[in-house]
Amino acid sequence: MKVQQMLTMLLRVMLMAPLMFIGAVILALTIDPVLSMWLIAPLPIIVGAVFLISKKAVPLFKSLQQKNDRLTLVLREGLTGLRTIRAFNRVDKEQVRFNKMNVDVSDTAMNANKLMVSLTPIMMFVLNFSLIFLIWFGAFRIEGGSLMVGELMAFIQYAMQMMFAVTIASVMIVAIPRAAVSANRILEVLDTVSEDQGTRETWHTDAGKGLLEFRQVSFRYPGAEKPVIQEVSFTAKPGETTAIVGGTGAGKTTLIQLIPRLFAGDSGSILLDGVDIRDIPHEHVRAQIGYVPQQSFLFKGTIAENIRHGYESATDEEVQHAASIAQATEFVSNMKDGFDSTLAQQGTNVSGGQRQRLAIARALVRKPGLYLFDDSFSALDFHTHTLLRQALQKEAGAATVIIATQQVESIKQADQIVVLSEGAVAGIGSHEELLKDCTVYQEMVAAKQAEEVTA
Ligand SMILES: Nc1ncnc2c1ncn2[C@@H]1O[C@H](COP(=O)(O)OP(=O)(O)OP(=O)(O)O)[C@@H](O)[C@H]1O
Repeated sequence: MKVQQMLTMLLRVMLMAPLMFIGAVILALTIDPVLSMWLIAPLPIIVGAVFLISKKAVPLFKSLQQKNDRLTLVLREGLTGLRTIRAFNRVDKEQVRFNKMNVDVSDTAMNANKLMVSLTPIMMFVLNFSLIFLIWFGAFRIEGGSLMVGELMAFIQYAMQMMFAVTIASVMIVAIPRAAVSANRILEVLDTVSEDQGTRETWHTDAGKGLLEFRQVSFRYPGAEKPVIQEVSFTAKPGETTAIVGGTGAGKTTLIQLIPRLFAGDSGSILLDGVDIRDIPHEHVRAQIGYVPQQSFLFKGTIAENIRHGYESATDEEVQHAASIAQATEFVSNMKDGFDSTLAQQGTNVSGGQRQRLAIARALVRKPGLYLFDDSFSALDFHTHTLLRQALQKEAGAATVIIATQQVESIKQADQIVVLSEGAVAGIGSHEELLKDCTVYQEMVAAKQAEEVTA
């Protein structure tokens, strides 16, 4: 917003102001060079005043912009975390925090604006004084016959134009740093989404079986000390289920997100049907993937619309079929308008498990070659989970299925299990193989059994 305002101003007045200033000076000099001195003489005073005041005001305006940003952040946190704040009885504390931020912003704004408004009386004072002198000396020259009344009037107009240009300059001096702070924020966002577009050269459209291969892939979040994915290699084959297991923070989500190129790996390569995904336009990579993220996100709209986010041209039958595999049919048909029932923003009018099932249906309706489930069954009860996994196995058919989870017991049947520990592969194999020779896996299974005994 600030950047946009600045650019509009820049194009409209910033170009016009210096031109008007130079034009006014040249025209004044051609009419009467001596009298022009009364126009030019007060300029250093005004420029000096603008310089001194803006030297103090610019840092204030910069910090005002940053404080405004922080205020928005606190406000957003307050709104999105409303229930948590209420549940933990932190309403008063959050109110105090918000008020403090507000007072801070208004104090800074007052100080900065006080400085800027002090500029106007200074400029008006100097301008009016130079006008008095202009008229005074002009009158003598008119009397002497070397200047005409019309020329003096033109002089006064030029003086006005010059002052206008200087005023614009002082406004710009404040607007630029404010816009610079906002522009930096935009650049930060643009920089973090640093995905390359794919070279398109080695990619061919008849690929698409879903064979996925990780070769020595490493990834570090920008600014993080150590990589969260370290030299990971494995192959997930079509028609098979590959499970990625690991404890909290092992890097499962990060690894999954590298596949649709939500992040770009630092080294190594990820190959889809033998082609490096960096060489495939990312929209084509994503077109082959049905991704169910850890946090199921639903949009405001009907249930059918939400499922169709996966594949816009899906027929009603396809939407219903996807919902039935995701074990969503029963609760959807219990809703007043069935598939046409409206979901609130972020799906707040359905339960966590129902949200998860709709997110799964959205991925299924794509009929992708590669399914990515990131902890996507966590909110489902045992019975629903079992039914869903059975239906899914049939539905996925020849596709590649990758399931990331902490729940070892839910992926025992997987064709292949990749055990992640602190971002590195601790073992690969079937449940039985890993039980024999992977200590991390043995510990995970033992911890789960201990949990069941105490439960
Ligand atoms: N956006 C991010 N920026 C910086 N570090 C991150 C970011 N997201 C995750 N991490 C770090 O990366 C590591 C791996 O996180 P990740 O979410 O991939 O783990 P996970 O195995 O999926 O964990 P969980 O099962 O708890 O979801 C963690 O140590 C986490 O702190």
